[in-house]
Amino acid sequence: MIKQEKMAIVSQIEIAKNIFELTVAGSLVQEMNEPGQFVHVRVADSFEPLLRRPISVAKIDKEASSFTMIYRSEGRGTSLLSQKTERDTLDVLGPLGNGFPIEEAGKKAYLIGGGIGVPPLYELALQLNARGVETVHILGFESSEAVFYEEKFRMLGDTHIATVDGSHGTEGFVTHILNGLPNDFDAYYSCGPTPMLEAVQWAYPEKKGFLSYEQRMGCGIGACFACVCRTTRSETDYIKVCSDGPVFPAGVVIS
Ligand SMILES: Cc1cc2nc3c(=O)[nH]c(=O)nc-3n(C[C@H](O)[C@H](O)[C@H](O)COP(=O)(O)OP(=O)(O)OC[C@H]3O[C@@H](n4cnc5c(N)ncnc54)[C@H](O)[C@@H]3O)c2cc1C
Ligand code: FES
Repeated sequence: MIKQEKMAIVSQIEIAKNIFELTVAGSLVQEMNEPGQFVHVRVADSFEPLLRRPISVAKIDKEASSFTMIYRSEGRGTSLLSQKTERDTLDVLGPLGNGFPIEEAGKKAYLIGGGIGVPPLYELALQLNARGVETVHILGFESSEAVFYEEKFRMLGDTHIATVDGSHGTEGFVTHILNGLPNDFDAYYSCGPTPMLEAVQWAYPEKKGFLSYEQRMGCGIGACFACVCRTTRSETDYIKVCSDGPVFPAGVVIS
C-alpha cells in the first residue's frame, strides 16, 4: 500500500563526490518488498520546489524499520535534500511503481548499472543472493571519485567496475566489460542512463532482460501523464513509467 509519512532521518553521509547515502526510518518501510521500487521525496518544507523528487530504494531493513536511498546532488531539489540532517524529518510518498521480478532470475543473473542507476541494484542483489541466485555486477561510473558501494557489491558476487576516464577499473562503459564476459547467465537486470539501457538490450536480444527507466515525473502515482512513453506494441500504445514501471521487460519501451 502507498503511504505518505514524515520519516525520521537516521543518517546522511557523502559516500562519493556529490553522492549521498540517506537512511530514514518509519512505518512506511513495512510496505516495501520489491527491489527497484522508488519513493517520491519532498525536499523542502516550503512550497518551492513544489514537485517531489523520485529516488530509488537502495536497501530495505524491515527489522530496523528503515530504508536507504543513494542520490547524486545536482539540481536545486537534490542539493536541498543533501542539506538535511538527523535533526530533520523527510516527507516520503511510497513505495511506488513496479520493481524487478526476482522470480525470473534463474540460476545466474547479470546486474548492470550506470551512475545513479546503481542504487536499486543493491537491494536487488541482496534479495537474489538470499534466494541462492549467483549475481554478477557490472557497474559504470564517470570517474573514481564517483564510485560507491564497490566493496558491498563484491561481498555479494563478482563485481566489475568501468569508469569513463579510466581512473578506476576498466576504461570506458559497462558494454566494454560485457564484451569480455561469458554469455552463461539466465537473465539480466539493468538501471542507468537510457543510452546504456539501449546498448545492453541490443547486446543480448536472446536473453530475458528487465530495464528500469528514468523519466521526469510530476505526481509519481499515475495521475498526471508527465512520465508517458510509447511502446513497441502499437503506435497508439503508451505506458506511464511511474505506475506501470519503472521496470519493464527489454524491448517494450520506446525511449
Ligand atoms: C524512478 C526513478 C528513480 C530514480 N532514482 C534515483 C536514485 O536512486 N538516485 C538519484 O540520484 N537519482 C534518481 N533518479 C533521478 C532523480 O529523480 C533526479 O536526478 C532528480 O529528480 C533531479 O532533481 P534535482 O532537484 O537535482 O534537479 P532539478 O533539475 O532541479 O529538477 C527539476 C525537475 O526535473 C525532474 N528531473 C530532473 N532530472 C530528472 C531525471 N533524471 N529523472 C527524473 N526526473 C528528473 C525533477 O524531478 C524535478 O521535477 C530517479 C529517477 C526516477 C524517475
Ligand atoms: S508522474 Fe504523473 S503519471 Fe507518472
